[in-house]
Amino acid sequence: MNLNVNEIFYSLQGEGGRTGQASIFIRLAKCNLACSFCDTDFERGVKMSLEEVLKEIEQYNCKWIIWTGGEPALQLNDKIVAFFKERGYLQAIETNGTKRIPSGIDYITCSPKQNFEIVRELIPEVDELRFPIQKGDPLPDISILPKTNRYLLSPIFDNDKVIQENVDYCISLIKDNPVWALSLQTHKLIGIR
Ligand SMILES: C[S@@+](CC[C@H](N)C(=O)[O-])C[C@H]1O[C@@H](n2cnc3c(N)ncnc32)[C@H](O)[C@@H]1O
Ligand SMILES: Nc1nc2[nH]cc(C(=O)O)c2c(=O)[nH]1
Ligand code: SF4
Ligand SMILES: [Mg+2]
Repeated sequence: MNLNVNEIFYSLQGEGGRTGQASIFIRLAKCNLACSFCDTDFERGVKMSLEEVLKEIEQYNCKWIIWTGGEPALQLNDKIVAFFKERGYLQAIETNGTKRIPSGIDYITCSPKQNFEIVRELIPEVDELRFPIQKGDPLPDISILPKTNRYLLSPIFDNDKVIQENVDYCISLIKDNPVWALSLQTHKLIGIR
């Protein structure tokens, strides 16, 4: 079994409920969406076997993987997740919610971009919902979203800096709708990957 891998790096989770936790990022190539604000170059990839990925990540003193991309759910399946689980890894995923999530994932971040009703059919429950928001965007309707205990708004940032009007807008939405909380791309604030 092969994966089309864009990059592998070791950093701290910068966003959401696991912010600050050391994690091995495995960024899979390609996406089925083309969000205008996307901060990631995910097109290029190299084919790697699961054993090659394992060898690369074993150098890090960490048992948490974050599958991201691009859209990782385009490539992941139950067998791939089981392969890393059997070797002691805990696995998180960052997904746009348009594809089914394989079983065995330990922490699901779903960040829907469109077709919210379809997302709930595919993925009924997640650990967090995290919406990228820019000034003027409507607040998502939670009644049509997957169930979660963590509703997060993430102000859209530039590649390496804060867009203050997006932050201010998210804060005002949250003050009016306190089921939501703020998630920041903290890695950009502190200049790490
Ligand atoms: C690059 S995406 C990859 C995973 C998956 N395709 C997704 O969209 O969830 C990872 C996260 O980064 C967020 N993101 C991408 N560009 C952003 C930006 N400019 N500002 C804030 N969040 C952004 C996405 O919304 C998503 O939550
Ligand atoms: N530090 C850090 N945290 C992240 N959380 C999600 C990321 C992503 O690009 O999916 C990301 C990233 O690129 N860097
Ligand atoms: S779904 Fe994720 S990776 Fe794909 S373009 Fe949108 S933010 Fe970028
Ligand atoms: Mg990123």
